[in-house]
Amino acid sequence: MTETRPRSLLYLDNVCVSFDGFKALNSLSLVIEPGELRAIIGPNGAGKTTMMDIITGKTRPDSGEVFFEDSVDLTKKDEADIARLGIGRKFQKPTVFESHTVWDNLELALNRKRGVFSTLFYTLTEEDKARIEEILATVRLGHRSHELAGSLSHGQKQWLEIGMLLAQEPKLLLVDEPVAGMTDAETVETAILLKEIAKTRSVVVVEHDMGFIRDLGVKVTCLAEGSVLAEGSIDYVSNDPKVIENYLGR
Ligand SMILES: Nc1ncnc2c1ncn2[C@@H]1O[C@H](COP(=O)(O)OP(=O)(O)OP(=O)(O)O)[C@@H](O)[C@H]1O
Repeated sequence: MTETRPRSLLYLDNVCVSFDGFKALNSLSLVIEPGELRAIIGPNGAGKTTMMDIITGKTRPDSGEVFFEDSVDLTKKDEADIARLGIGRKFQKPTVFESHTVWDNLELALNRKRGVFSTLFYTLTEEDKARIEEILATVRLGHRSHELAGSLSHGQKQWLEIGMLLAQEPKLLLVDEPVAGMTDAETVETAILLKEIAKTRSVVVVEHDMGFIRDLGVKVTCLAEGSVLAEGSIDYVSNDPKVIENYLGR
């Protein structure tokens, strides 16, 4: 660790990635504090997904630093290592096991931590059951726990998948466009839910829905052309002429 690097959960400095000469990330720098909930906005092609891919080890940067918990160099780890370190990622489309119950989806996710062999012979402890109940309450699915995941609404499937990630106890949760396709009520509830989750871990959420971003009430980073255009409160960022020109005014 260098003397100059601040204490952080996630630290990106001067990250560059090019695809066939096109700079998807262009000197991107970003710091996420332990326990922080951060919203990321920006136009299509700004580099938001590529940033998530760099953090999770799916894409390697051409240059720049990516550190987790100050000292772990994520550019030297593969995707499985990074997941084990405690970085969970929720993709835009929900991927729950539709023909299993909500409870079983969470049980499978809890067991995934234990590996295949122990999963085969594992029976849930009282502690595991309490953890599943706790997650069910967090993701607003306590009343649906014995129903098939396939019978849930789109929004509830998104919540279930967030619950499945929580079962793995991530220190950092990356969430890509969670409210796309949700009803207005589900969108409002998702902001509350993510704020609750961020009490016990850091969350980075990418979204285009500005009403939802406003509801979150947290620090916002606007990306454009692969780097940070503006960062601060939603009022600060949404009044920035560069953000209006590149994103909000489009
Ligand atoms: N594997 C790849 N090969 C070639 N180009 C890529 C690849 N991945 C991303 N890009 C390009 O890099 C740029 C940044 O894409 P990225 O998906 O990170 O943007 P984004 O901010 O997530 O956009 P959106 O809001 O549309 O999801 C885009 O122009 C995209 O076409």
